[in-house]
Formats: sequence, structure tokens, C-alpha cells
Amino acid sequence: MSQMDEVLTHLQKENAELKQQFQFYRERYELSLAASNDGLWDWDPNTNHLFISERWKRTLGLESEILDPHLSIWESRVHPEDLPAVKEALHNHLDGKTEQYSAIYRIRRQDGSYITIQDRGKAIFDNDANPVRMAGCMTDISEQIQQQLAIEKNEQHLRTILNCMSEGILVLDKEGQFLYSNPSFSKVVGLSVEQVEGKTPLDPHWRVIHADGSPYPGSEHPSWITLKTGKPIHNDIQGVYTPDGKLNWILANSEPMLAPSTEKEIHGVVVTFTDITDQIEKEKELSLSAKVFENLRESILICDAQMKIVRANPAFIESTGLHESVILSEAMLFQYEMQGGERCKICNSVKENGHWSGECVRIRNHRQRIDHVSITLTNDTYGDTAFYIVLSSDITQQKESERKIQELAYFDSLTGLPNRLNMLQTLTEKLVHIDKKNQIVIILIDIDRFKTINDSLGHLIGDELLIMAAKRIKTVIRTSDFVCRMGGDEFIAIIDHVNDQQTFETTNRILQSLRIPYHIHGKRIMITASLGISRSPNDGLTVEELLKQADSAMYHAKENGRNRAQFFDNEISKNNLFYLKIENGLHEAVTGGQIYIQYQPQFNYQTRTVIGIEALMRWKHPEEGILKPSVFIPIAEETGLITSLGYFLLDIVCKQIAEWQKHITNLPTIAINLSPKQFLEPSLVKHVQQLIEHYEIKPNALEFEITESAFMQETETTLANINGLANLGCRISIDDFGTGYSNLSYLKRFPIHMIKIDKSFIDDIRHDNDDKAIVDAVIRLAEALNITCLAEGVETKEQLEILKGMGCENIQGFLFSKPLHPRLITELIKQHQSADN
Ligand SMILES: Nc1nc2c(ncn2[C@@H]2O[C@@H]3COP(=O)(O)O[C@H]4[C@@H](O)[C@H](n5cnc6c(=O)[nH]c(N)nc65)O[C@@H]4COP(=O)(O)O[C@H]3[C@H]2O)c(=O)[nH]1
Repeated sequence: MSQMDEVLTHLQKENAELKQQFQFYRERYELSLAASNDGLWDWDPNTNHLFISERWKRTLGLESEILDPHLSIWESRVHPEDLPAVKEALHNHLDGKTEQYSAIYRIRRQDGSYITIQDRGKAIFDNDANPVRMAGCMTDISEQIQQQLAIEKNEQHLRTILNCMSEGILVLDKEGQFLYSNPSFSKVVGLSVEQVEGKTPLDPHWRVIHADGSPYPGSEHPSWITLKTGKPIHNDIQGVYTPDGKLNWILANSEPMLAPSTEKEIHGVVVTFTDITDQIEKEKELSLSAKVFENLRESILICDAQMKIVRANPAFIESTGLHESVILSEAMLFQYEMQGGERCKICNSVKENGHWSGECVRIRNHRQRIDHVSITLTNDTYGDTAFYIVLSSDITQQKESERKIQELAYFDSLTGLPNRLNMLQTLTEKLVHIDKKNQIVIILIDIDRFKTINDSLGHLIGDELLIMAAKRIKTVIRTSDFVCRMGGDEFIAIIDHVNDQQTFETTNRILQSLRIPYHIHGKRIMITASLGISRSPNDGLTVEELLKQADSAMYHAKENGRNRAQFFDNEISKNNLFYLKIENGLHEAVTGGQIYIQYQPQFNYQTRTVIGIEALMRWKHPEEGILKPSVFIPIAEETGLITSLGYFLLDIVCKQIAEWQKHITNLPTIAINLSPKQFLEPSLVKHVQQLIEHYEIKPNALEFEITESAFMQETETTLANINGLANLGCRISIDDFGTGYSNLSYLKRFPIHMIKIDKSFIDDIRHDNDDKAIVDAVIRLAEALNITCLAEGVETKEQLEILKGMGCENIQGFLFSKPLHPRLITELIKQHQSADN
């Protein structure tokens, strides 16, 4: 073999080996290409010629177009939306900005559908940095992309679900840090999702409490416990404070997340939270309602549609005194005392209006109890089943209080009679219906000298007297008539449909009934009353007018001697003015020297001697002339001026006695009238004693005339004064004897010198056998008790003759002498004494 041949053989061998090697590499390349499913491309930037491996040409359907493979063909297949990014990536690499070209984009296949490819390549550059060749490979990642999109979609779905869930979700990683939370969790803790992220249960920020209100440390939180132990925790109740202080109650459940690989290692924790704040609030409300139901003092009944009791609270059960089982299924309205018709009315009212309330009566242990009952028709929440809620409360006390308040406002607490306010309303109402046929009569009743009784016998007796007087007035008027206590000792009776005659009879009945003696606390008390009458429509049409006129008439009755009734007429108003004038002038009268004394002698017709002289007060009024004591003494008594007036009189009389004693040797006793009120003066005796000493007069020269009414008021002061005056040596006589209804025992108990038979018995003694009998009886009584007897107001010889016949020797009256000036008295006594001598 030649050397050439050897070389050729060697080359051929080498060539064969290279071919074999090439074939080997080519197969490896094609195999790996086929296995990787990747495609190859090779691009000449200068010619734009593009090589694409065969399988990818087929994949993309480029076989026909690639006869003259060109970059523009490739570009035309790239999805227009992706092309700019692809170009940018390519240029970046060609400009040397990137080490490698890489792009993911969609490329259209022959059938118009797109596949997504991941394209990578690298260029070779010449010395001038111009690309001379670029090659790369591409992978069909459509499936991966689809999978990724599916995953993303799933994730999106999941996220949407989590975001929409009313339950809060919290995911902790294995370190205990919060990885994920949904909006419901954010809401319940009052933080944004971002604020929650990265926190841990141990974060001091959390303010969590147990259901009992005690603090809930983070280390005990279910998420933390589950993380540490791997154990799930269920239905844990906790209260979480939001940063603005709101307390939300949540129910937490925690589950461990195990690592997918081992299923043992704790990968994290998922905690779900249910906001149970509303539920807790409702439970609280329910519990509160239950407590209210159980503990309310008012009764609560729940009744079914037939108004039968299905539930009753303890207050109601207790109020019945029965066992609950007895009450249940009872008809509710039968618990109350009412007529069947009334029950029907209530039922209908509740059905029509959905509600009824009113007062019902229940009887328990024979005791009546008044309930305020309120029945409400209602439906349950999940349907239209009707039931009734019945609330009832015991208003017996309240009704009683209301009655008492009503009584206090409209009734007099002492006598139980209607009061002034009640009278004003009644009269106003009556006057609305006034007509000529219906005369309305107002009778004002004022008890005479009640103040004296009150002051002397005390308020307790005074009160008792008023109560008894009220009862008496009520019994003598018709039940349909109205009587009230105006206050103090004043009453008003309103009677209608009566004429004057009937009115007169009524007032007489009132006067008589009041005069009957009262026995109070062992004392026998006599009173009289003065009545003033006004009539509508004659005397007036308004309440004010009628009351004013009744008042005027009443004062007139008092002025006329009390114990009488007086109809109003216009003259009376004039008298009323007169009363005021007297009252106002009295003060000045005492200090201004307008008061003076006249003296009326008392005679013994047997001995023809002056046995005594009565001092009688007179008032020389600057306008009205000489006023008699019967005009001003009652006013002085009413106003309290009687005391100073009495002392004034005493002083003048004592001075006069002293004067007379200088000239007259056997001066007869000088009688002085003392008002019952003066006997209530504790200093009376001392005062008299001082005067006796001051004027150096004999005590027995003084005689004090006391009316029976003074003895009626058996107060300690009165009795002490009577005894005190007697002990001084003064004489005591009983004035107006027979007019009072007094207990005569005082005649024995006190040193009475003389009884003076009242003028009223003498006036008609000739014709009135009763008067005669009384006078006779008094004379006998005086004889029996060895007391001097004197008849007052003897004006005629006939009267004198009758008295003589009865054996009454002592006389005072105009028949013998009127009251005289002291000077005339001096002369008279001197005359009599010289005649005797
Ligand atoms: N028509 C008539 N009247 C006669 C006759 N005889 C006497 N009188 C009157 O009868 C009254 C007798 O006085 P009295 O019964 O003590 O009744 C007295 C007495 O209770 C009271 N009184 C008089 N002066 C005083 C006084 O200084 N103090 C007190 N507390 N009361 C006095 O006033 C009453 C009335 O006194 P007077 O008007 O002075 O009226 C006197 C007298 O003037 C008569 O024949 N016919």
C-alpha cells in the first residue's frame, strides 16, 4: 500500500469515525431534543435566515412557509400583544444589555390557535459587537401556563371565598406569625389586613378577655396552643377589644396545618373566628329578660291565643297564693273580679286594637287588691301565632294614696266634710244650671265664740266639738244637699230647690241641733251659731257675690245677738261696714277717752234700798254717737281687745269707788261685768288686787258678774280666777242666769253671792208661762242655795208684781232707774240714805 493509500485509508477511516461520531452526536442531539420536547432555532442576523428544528416546524405548521425561512415569518406568528416585549428582549440581548435572550410569548399555529412558548437564545458577536449568529431553543409551556392560570384562578376563587366568609380566618406560620387573615378577621379585631400581617398571638397589642372577663394571655390563645401542641381547639369563647375600645365576642377554632411531606411536622395553624357579639348580646338580653321576668315585682303573664295562661312569673304566682300548676292553662281574665260582659269587652278591645289597659280588681284572702292591667296582643317571630302579654301591678296603695290626696285636696281632714275648694267647685257648677225656679241657697254657719272655747278648753276639745257639730249639721239637711267646712268654725251648707220658708226651717233645724249640749271628755259644752243666708239668683249670680253676702248676713246675725239666722238684704252690707268701723275705732276709743261708764242701781223693794250698782260701759263714738256695749263688746271679744278694755274699765270703776268711799259711808257693792275671755287671763286676780291696794278700796265693794258661759269653760285658769277673786273678798254673781245650758253644780262649788235672772225671761213674763215657770224655778233654786236672786230688765209694774208674787225682792231695771252718770248715782244713794235715816 502506498503511502497515499495509507493516508487515504487513514483519512477514510478517520472520516468514517468522524461520521460515526457525528451520527452519534446527531442522534444524541435529536434524542435529547425529542425527549425535552424543545425546539431549536438558529438565526443569521445578516441574512435574517432562520433555522427551526423539524418537529417544531411541524408543531407550528410552518413546513410550507419555511422554504425560505425568514425572521419576519416568525414575527408574524407572535401574538401582537406579546410582540413588543419579545422584540425588546431580543434587542436588549443584541445590544449587549443581557447575557441571554429570554422571552415567554404566545405564537400562532397553522390552525390559528396559540401555544405559549418559553424562548431562550444567545448571540455570537464579531469584533465590532455586531451579532453574527444567534441560536436558541424554545419550550412549549402552554400546559404549564394553563396549569398556572388554573392555580391562579383557584387561588382567586379561594381568596374570594375567604374574603366573603362571615367567619374570620387567620393563618399562622410555623413561627406563629400571622401569614394571612381575611377581612372578617380584620373587622373583628379592628385592624386592616395589612396591620394584622406579621403579628403573633403574643403581641402585647392584643386585649383579649375570657367569657368571665378575666384577661386572656396570648400564650393561652388557641392558635398558640395548637401551634405548640398540634392539638386542635374548638369553640373557645373570647372577647377581643378593638383599638377604639369596642368589645367583640368571638368563637375560635384552631386546626394545625401539617407539612405535606411528613404529615407530622406542624407547618402552621389555621384559626377560624365566628363573631358572636350579637349572639352574646342577645343572650345577655334574653338572660336579662329572664331575670326581669323572674324578679320583677309586677306580675307578668304570657297567654296563648285563647288567653289561657302559659307562663306566669313568680310575682304573679305569689300574688295568687296558688301553685303554678293551678294557674297555668287558666283563663287569664278569670283571675280578676268582673262581669262576663266586661270580659267580652276587654277581649274585643285587645283583638281590635292590639292593646287594652285598665284597672281590675282581685280578691285574695278576702282582701281587695286593685291591679293596673295592660294586655298586649303580639305574634311570635317565626310565624303568626298570636299570644298575649299581660302586665299587672298592684296599685291598691297608689289608689289609696290618690284617694287620700283627693281627700286632702277636696275634703277637710278633721270633719271629713268637703272643704272650701270643693265647695267653690260645687257652687260654681250649681250656678251654671241656675234658673228662676231653682233657687240656690248658701247658708254660712259660724259657731259663736268658738275661739273662746278653743282657747279655754283646748284644741282637742275644740276639734271634737267641730266634728260633732259637722255631724249634726249633716243630719239636719237633706242627703242631696251639700255641706262643707270652710275652715275654723265656719261651715257652709248649699241647698237648692227650696223656697224661703223651707230655707228658714232648715236654718232653724241647724240652730237647734247645734244648741243641744255636747259632752266631750267629761265636759258639758253649749254652743250657739250665727247663720248668714244668701240666695241665688236674687242676691247674686256669682260665687264671690253669694259668699260675700252670706258673710255679711252672718255678721248681722252676730250683731243681733248671735244664735240666729239672717237672710241677706242690702241693709246688711251697710251693717258690715259698720262692723269694720267699730273694729277699727276700738283701739282709739280706749286711748282717746271715748269710753266712759254709766252705773245702774239695783234695788230691794222690800227694804227700799240700793243694794248694788252695775257699771255699764259706753262708747261715745265720734260719728255714731253713744254706742251700747252690746254693739262693741262682741267685736272686742272677737278681736281680743276685750282684755285691755276690761282692765281699762276696772281702773275707772276702782277709781270711782275710791272717790265714792270718801263721801258715802255704806257704799253699795259695785258690779262689774267680766267677759269670759277675761277669766282666761292668768294675771286677772293679781291685777284686781293691785287696783284694790292702789285705790285703797274695800274688796267687798267689788262684785264681778260672770256669765254662765264662763263656768262652762272649766279651764284651770278660769276656775283659779273665780276662786282668786272670791278669796280677795270680792263678790261673784251669775249674770244672764237661765240662758246657758250649764251644769248648775258650780253654784255649790263656788262662793256665788247673787244670781241675776236674765231680762229675756222677764220681758214676757206676763204672757209666757214657760218664762214664768223658769223664773219661779230660779228663785226657788236661789232660796234653796241661800243665794241672793235679782231680776234684770224690769220695766213695768206688772212685771214687778209678778216677781213680787214669786218672792223675788231684788230688782234692776228701767222701772226703778236707767244707767246713770256717777254724779247722779252719788245723789241717788245719798237720797236713799237720808230717807232711811
Ligand atoms: N231694755 C232694758 N234694758 C235694761 C233694763 N235694765 C237694765 N237694762 C240693760 O241690761 C243690761 C244689763 O247688763 P248685763 O245683763 O250685764 O249685760 C251687759 C253686759 O253683759 C255687757 N256689758 C256692759 N258693760 C260691760 C263691761 O264693762 N264689760 C263687759 N265685759 N260687759 C259689759 O253688755 C250688756 C248690755 O249692757 P247694756 O246695754 O248697758 O245693758 C244693760 C242695761 O242697760 C231695762 O229695764 N230695760
